[in-house]
Amino acid sequence: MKVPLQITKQEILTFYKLINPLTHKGIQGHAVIIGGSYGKMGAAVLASGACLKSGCGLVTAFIPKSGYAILQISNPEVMVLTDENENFISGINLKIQPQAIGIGPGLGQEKQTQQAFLEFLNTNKSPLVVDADALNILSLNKAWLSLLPENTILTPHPKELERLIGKWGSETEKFENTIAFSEHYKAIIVMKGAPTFIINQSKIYQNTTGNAALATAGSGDVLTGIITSFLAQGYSPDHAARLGVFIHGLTADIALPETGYQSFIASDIIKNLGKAFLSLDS
Ligand SMILES: NC(=O)C1=CN([C@@H]2O[C@H](COP(=O)(O)OP(=O)(O)OC[C@H]3O[C@@H](n4cnc5c(N)ncnc54)[C@H](OP(=O)(O)O)[C@@H]3O)[C@@H](O)[C@H]2O)[C@@H](O)CC1
Ligand SMILES: Nc1ncnc2c1ncn2[C@@H]1O[C@H](COP(=O)(O)OP(=O)(O)O)[C@@H](O)[C@H]1O
Ligand SMILES: [Mg+2]
Repeated sequence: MKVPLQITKQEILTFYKLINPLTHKGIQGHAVIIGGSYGKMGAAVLASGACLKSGCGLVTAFIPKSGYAILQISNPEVMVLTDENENFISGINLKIQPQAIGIGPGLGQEKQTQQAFLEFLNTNKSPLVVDADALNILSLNKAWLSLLPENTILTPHPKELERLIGKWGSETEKFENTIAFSEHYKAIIVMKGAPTFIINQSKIYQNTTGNAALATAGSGDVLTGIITSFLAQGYSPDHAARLGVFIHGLTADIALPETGYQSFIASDIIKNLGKAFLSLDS
């Protein structure tokens, strides 16, 4: 197996863009987060909040109706569109074509949600990040994988990866099978773990930031928001994935002396995004 390229600060700085003083929210990118279901609206709150705090200009959350007040109160800066259904997504009608879409956090796997996801895949034209239950729905309907646009970013944790590509007998086999999957679907796979690797066909990257504080509910939902934000800001999918995992892990490294491992929660990633960006600017 090829030696992975280490994702370091030095490497990130070769493509990280400083914000133009003359920018405005209309050119900083509009991202949409599609997710949430009854009892898991928090995933959409976390992903959409992280998305906005990673620099894009506008964020819209598309969620089931019962999440409306939750989202508007939790993240007043995030605009909201709601599904007709109260408790889960049953039909995705965005009426806008954003620069990037992140789908999956808290989505659930209801039959109607699966059908809605299929219709979305048949009509979507925006660059895509697919996570969590959207990955699980693809694992249940593997023929739909061919509907993913080229360079879609998938962000599975190990169990989600196993559901997608099947069981592996060794780490080497896991990488070989993920590389084959990436090449077949021309998809970028963020293999979340300790550490996280990114497979972009023949290219393999290894993240150098993050720690066990990230082993907490919602930290992957936050990563989806971060990567979707960078896509919406015009980073290539390869750069958006690399910058996303780097910044995501960096927040945990920055927060650790304050929070320790146990009391770090996914919201702390969002709280420390500012310090993470500033550490790149210095
Ligand atoms: N606040 C909210 O709204 C939240 C909403 N959330 C939403 O919930 C939905 C389900 O997502 P999920 O990841 O929680 O469940 P699932 O896909 O079943 O995987 C978990 C199972 O996989 C296994 N496993 C093995 N290794 C693993 C590893 N390294 N990292 C992780 N798992 C590993 C292990 O099972 P075991 O190996 O023990 O059988 C483990 O029990 C999804 O839409 C998500 O967005 C959550 O984000 C939480 C906060
Ligand atoms: N021990 C660890 N060290 C470093 N990063 C970790 C560790 N455990 C989990 N993570 C990171 O935390 C995130 C967990 O994602 P995920 O399981 O999807 O969380 P959730 O679905 O609850 O939001 C991933 O980015 C993963 O790389
Ligand atoms: Mg997850």
